[in-house]
Amino acid sequence: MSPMWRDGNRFTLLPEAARFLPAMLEAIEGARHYVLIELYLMESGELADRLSRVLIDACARGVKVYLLLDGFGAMGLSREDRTRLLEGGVALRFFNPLGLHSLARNLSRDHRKIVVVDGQVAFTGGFGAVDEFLEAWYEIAVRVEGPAVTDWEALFRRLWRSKLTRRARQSPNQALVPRRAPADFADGALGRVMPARGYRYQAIRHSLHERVGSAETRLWLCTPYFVPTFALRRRLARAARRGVDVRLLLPGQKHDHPGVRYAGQRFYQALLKSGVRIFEFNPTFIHAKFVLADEWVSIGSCNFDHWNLHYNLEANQEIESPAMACEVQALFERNFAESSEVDAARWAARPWHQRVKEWLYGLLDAVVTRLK
Ligand SMILES: O=P(O)(O)OC[C@H](O)CO
Repeated sequence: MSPMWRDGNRFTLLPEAARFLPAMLEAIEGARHYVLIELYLMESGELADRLSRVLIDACARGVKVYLLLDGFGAMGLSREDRTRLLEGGVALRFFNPLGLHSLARNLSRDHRKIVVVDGQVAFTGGFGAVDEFLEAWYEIAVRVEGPAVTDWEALFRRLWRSKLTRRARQSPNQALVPRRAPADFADGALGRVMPARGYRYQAIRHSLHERVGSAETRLWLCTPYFVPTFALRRRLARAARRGVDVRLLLPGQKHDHPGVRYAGQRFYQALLKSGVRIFEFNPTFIHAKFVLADEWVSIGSCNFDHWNLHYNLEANQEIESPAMACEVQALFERNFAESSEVDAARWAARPWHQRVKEWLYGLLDAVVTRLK
């Protein structure tokens, strides 16, 4: 399937767990036919427990539930929790469990975040079923209704049947039920589901590059792991130099992998010099991944870093809609207001120990991105 724009969709921006978790859980509670869930992270804890409960309840109502987890990202899901899901009737598969394969094969992860209910509604964003998403991390999601749901469902169904996924022992019947057609809204918006599969298929990266290259007024990008490729850095700098308002919303001190932050900070000086504005988010670790280019929005799993673009399965929801662009603009503005803007002159005078960390983690990043 090549990504295509579909009209007639309704999109609802769901910033923060307090909005997207109830929306997702309620959608599952209202399921009548089937639920498809694909996640990178699922670890035993309160959130996994809440999710498991609604999935098992759905099975008890006769709803078919299919849960596809990444074989690495779900390593923290205990044997008891897996058994509970299986005994509750959930069909469970794992993508590419770690094994005696090549390093590249083990590094290839399913990083997508997809929830589909009855073919009518889908959710995507940067979420997972780990307790950090309850409060500690700032995250967003988008609810999708309309024809774009078909494409989210197609992504799930293809991977469910792929040889790279392995069924959990004692998993119940895994045959997927027939899909149901989504509604089409006369007043709906344009949306395109944009997938990526490692270095072999980089549609998300090409789409972003195109937008950065053609942006006329603004290009605002939020990512938790800012380790951009040379091509993206060059495009961001060129956009800023031609007068586009280019801003990056990145994590501040609160980070789950501070080394990744240092690796990305080695690019700050050149970007600031080109006129790119950089904001570091203060309240919590910002784990969300979303972009606004003029009136184009992209929300999903992709961090736009070397690693994601090189190894992972990713998927983003792209939206062309003035109304959604306004909402995302307001969201960015709220977050900029809670961030510290990096000052170019002060950054240029940063202490030597900061530079050493940037150099060291930069070196590590360079080595890791060359692994094949
Ligand atoms: O890979 P992400 O962006 O879903 O984030 C997960 C974190 O890396 C876990 O540490």
